[in-house]
Amino acid sequence: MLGLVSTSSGADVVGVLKAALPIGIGLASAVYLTLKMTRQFDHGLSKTIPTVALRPGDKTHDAEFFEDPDLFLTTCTERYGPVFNLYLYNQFLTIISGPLAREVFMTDDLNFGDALDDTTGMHSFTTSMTKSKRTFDDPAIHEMIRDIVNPNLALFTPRIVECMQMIADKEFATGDRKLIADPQPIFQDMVATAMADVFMGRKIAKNRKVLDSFIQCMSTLTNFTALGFQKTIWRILRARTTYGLLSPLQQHVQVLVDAATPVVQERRRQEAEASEKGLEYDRPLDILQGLLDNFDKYGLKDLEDVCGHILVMVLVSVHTTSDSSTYLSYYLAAYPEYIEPLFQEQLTVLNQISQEREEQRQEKLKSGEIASVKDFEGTALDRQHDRDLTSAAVKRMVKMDSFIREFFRFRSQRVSLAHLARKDVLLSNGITIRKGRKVMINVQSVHQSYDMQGEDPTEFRPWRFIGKSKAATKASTDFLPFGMGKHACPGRFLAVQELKTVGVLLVSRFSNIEMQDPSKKMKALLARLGTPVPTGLYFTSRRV
Ligand code: HEM
Repeated sequence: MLGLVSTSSGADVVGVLKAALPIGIGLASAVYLTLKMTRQFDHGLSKTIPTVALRPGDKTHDAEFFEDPDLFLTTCTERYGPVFNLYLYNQFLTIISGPLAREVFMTDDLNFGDALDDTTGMHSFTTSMTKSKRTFDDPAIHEMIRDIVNPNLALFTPRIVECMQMIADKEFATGDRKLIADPQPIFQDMVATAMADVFMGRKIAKNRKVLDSFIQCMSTLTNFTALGFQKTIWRILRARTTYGLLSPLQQHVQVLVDAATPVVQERRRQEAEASEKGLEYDRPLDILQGLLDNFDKYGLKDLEDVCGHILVMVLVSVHTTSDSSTYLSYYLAAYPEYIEPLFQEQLTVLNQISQEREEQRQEKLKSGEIASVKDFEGTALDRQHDRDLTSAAVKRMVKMDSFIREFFRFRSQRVSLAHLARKDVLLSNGITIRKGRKVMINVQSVHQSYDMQGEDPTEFRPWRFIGKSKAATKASTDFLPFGMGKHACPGRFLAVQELKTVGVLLVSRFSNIEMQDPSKKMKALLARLGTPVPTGLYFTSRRV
């Protein structure tokens, strides 16, 4: 690595790049890299942060890291302590490990969105969708999810279940053992359909153009993020030009506006009519309505801006949740011995709930509050709904919750959750992270720590969290898939609810799921959306 570093410094990187363009892309990149690295050495690194020595012959740490990430990170931490520098993913990074990682999330001066933008140009992507030019991590978007989505989750759940069930019935329709070479599109469809319903309401969600727009936007985002953490100047320039200047996502915003306009007009008409009659308007339950009702509070400009915000939320939710849903099915395939216990738990919970509801009905009949069994029809205690997959039922499925938390813990990328320093930040161990420096979390040191995770931290043990008050949604120092602190993912409650629904549907529908090519097991377990699915899955129906 040091061999690449020239002694000159302070030159204007962009200027040099422009001059180098005619010479050729390869040379320009080399010049850029050299200058960038030099600048980092001169200005970015605190003297007290050790830089990990390169393996002889290597120019960056990538090869050594990717050969065996766990071994590499453990060795670095043992040799250099919890904070060290690496040259990884085409950039200098400060890696922060163990309990110290918490401090990264607890200050606003280290920012997740800025780091993502620095690597990918993400802000151009999301700001191109809203008139208010908001980034996905704008406080207003966080508040919309916190205040409109999360409190209504229990009410959204039956709709999520219904949408997902509908797609599963269609796509998984099989009487025997069926190979699905690439299950990703099915899970994307399941998640996109459920999200469309929650965000835009049933009527608009049924509009095929809207759903297609969601799916197309998501695949654009998948391509956009396909390079992962790899930083290249071209990637950022392309993002800034494509999304900053050309705004190709605007056509999808327009699809939403066209679909929403008549629905919003009709809602307004009904509201006015109810008001004239002195009646309370029965507000539709969806995010569209929530945003219309709080238009000024969130500083929204018009219906186009509302739809733009919805598209931003849909994008961050559908991409992440369908990725996790897809790989949840791979975990069930990799550990099929857990399918039956998860199914049995589901049956036990639904049996218990049915019994409790029956007891409540009997009490009401006994007390005379309800005259006959028939009178329960259409009420909350209607027998027809005894075995519904409600949010209360899913909450009782502690094995499913633990399985999902363990899946997140096990699957997490070993180095992740980049944050960019907006100011100098002093960590409690006396190390200063200089303004402009990018830090990443050594997630392995947290998710595979014996002290934080208990026994066999490198093993997949799905019942690890049962009885430990560690729900899959609980973002904390020992569980980082959703970040933590003030900026912890506000959509994690919705995401986990959907994931549990996917898990419940899979284990109730299939007695077995197997990998088509078992030799690809580990690759499949650590794969990410945007990378090709390494092997298909066999689904064996319970009806056989
Ligand atoms: C499996 C699914 C998901 C994963 C793994 C995930 C992960 C994350 C992570 C790691 C962060 C950064 C947290 C930090 O800075 O500390 C984040 C932020 C965010 N997520 Fe998620 N997320 C998921 C689903 C969702 C969903 C469903 C929504 C919307 C309904 C959403 C909306 C957001 C927003 C708005 C932020 C920015 C929060 C802020 O900066 O204040 N996410 N997410």
